[in-house]
Amino acid sequence: MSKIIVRGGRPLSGAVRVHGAKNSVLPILAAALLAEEGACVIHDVPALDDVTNILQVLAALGVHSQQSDDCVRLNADSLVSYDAPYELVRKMRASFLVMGPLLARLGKVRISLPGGCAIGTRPIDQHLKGFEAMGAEIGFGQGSIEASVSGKLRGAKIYLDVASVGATENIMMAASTADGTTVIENAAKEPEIVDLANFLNAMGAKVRGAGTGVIRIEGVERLKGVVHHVIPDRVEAGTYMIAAAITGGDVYVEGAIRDHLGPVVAKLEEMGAVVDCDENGIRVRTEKPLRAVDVKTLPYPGFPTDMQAQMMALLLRSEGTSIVTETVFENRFMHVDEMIKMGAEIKVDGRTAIITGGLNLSGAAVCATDLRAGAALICAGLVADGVTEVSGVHHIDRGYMDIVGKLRALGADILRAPSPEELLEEAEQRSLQPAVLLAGIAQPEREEAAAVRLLNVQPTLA
Ligand SMILES: CC(=O)N[C@H]1[C@@H](OP(=O)(O)OP(=O)(O)OC[C@H]2O[C@@H](n3ccc(=O)[nH]c3=O)[C@H](O)[C@@H]2O)O[C@H](CO)[C@@H](O)[C@@H]1O
Ligand SMILES: C=C(OP(=O)(O)O)C(=O)O
Repeated sequence: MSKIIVRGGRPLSGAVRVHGAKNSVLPILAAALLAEEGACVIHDVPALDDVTNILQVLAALGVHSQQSDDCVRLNADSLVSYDAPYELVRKMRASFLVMGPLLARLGKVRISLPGGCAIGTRPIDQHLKGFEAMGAEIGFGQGSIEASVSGKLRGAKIYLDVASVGATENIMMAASTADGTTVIENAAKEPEIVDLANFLNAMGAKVRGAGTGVIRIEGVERLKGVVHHVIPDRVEAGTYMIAAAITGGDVYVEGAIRDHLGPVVAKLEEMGAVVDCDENGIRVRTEKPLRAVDVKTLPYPGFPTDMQAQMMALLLRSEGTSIVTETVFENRFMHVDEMIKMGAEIKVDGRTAIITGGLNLSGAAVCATDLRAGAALICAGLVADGVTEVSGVHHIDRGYMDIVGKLRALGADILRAPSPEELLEEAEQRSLQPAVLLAGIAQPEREEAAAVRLLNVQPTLA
């Protein structure tokens, strides 16, 4: 597996552009299944492993897609299957978002149960409760769910026990073409829900109240393909804001939307960072050491759980003791043990972590246990003494497009060392001996050296 190698100590400066939001584009691509006529053209689609994965799920269902740069064109005129293949769905929880559209479109769906993952058990009971209220019959067998409805789904009043992002999205999509009106109470309010509602409405749906706790969806006969631009990724933006603050740098995050990042901006300001927002982005810089603050994750508009690990990295370097409370997922402190390997002092008690700030971190070999843990370890590595090697990079590839290139452009000493397998594959494609490839490709000296160290091979000059 490849690794990200970072040598700490350089303040970041310059501008970085954020890509389209992973958590918007995934439900939006799933919603394209609802277009009975005309193509959906989605712009600002980031090149992420999760996107590739959901496109493969859609392809298995009969959706034709064409990708060029950050634009995807999808045609869902004639679906060929109601069966979302296990080997694709198991790779990514968000592929469960095809359930609502398939039920609405075909009246039938088979999909494997998305398992838990590193951050928690992540049940789907609220999704299923919604579909059942709308008339679906749901059965389980051999790790799969089969659901069907005779005739069309029917509008219903659905109260969510937890304001689940995925359940809100899945039900919204299912309800778009149901008979009658669906009301979702205690709906999630995330900006990505609003983006999905805007997409559905452009397709012809009648979704009102997205962004509030009550969403009303009046079912329409059919939806058509449209052009849509995905909103910028607030978690990617927040990650670069933290990277700027942790290195004592000065970074302009282009595309960051202040309204989507309220709690992150507020916490950075409370810590003493200078945050300037304008209509095109957010600039973060520090003029003095940062203060410790307490952070509690909550559904939107509270502090996002997807920023908790990165914020913890920043708190490690801030003066004083901080308390971080994770209320959204029951097991989202997997990064703590890795941070301790870097010299951090963190005590975890249930859903609370107590962080002793202001200590020096030292580079270490650490593992990204999940996507945001990976981003947090890179942030910590940017200020650690010496070299930090982050493995588990496939998690990071799910949600950050070219994080190494972007941080490097801001002045970080960071590189991605290919895995032996990647190197062999590349060598094979280019008919080269791996060692020759290592020596010959136009990479900065240190990248080559790191790869050599990682692979434990000595290049021979071509
Ligand atoms: C692709 C995507 O958009 N992922 C985001 C989405 O995940 P996802 O949509 O999976 O997260 P949810 O909002 O559904 O989960 C929030 C909480 O509700 C619980 N729950 C959820 C559904 C359910 O049926 N029953 C239930 O108990 C979960 O276990 C969790 O504790 O929102 C999370 C919370 O902001 C983010 O961390 C993820 O990045
Ligand atoms: C938890 C996350 O994503 P997902 O729901 O796709 O696992 C995340 O983006 O941090």
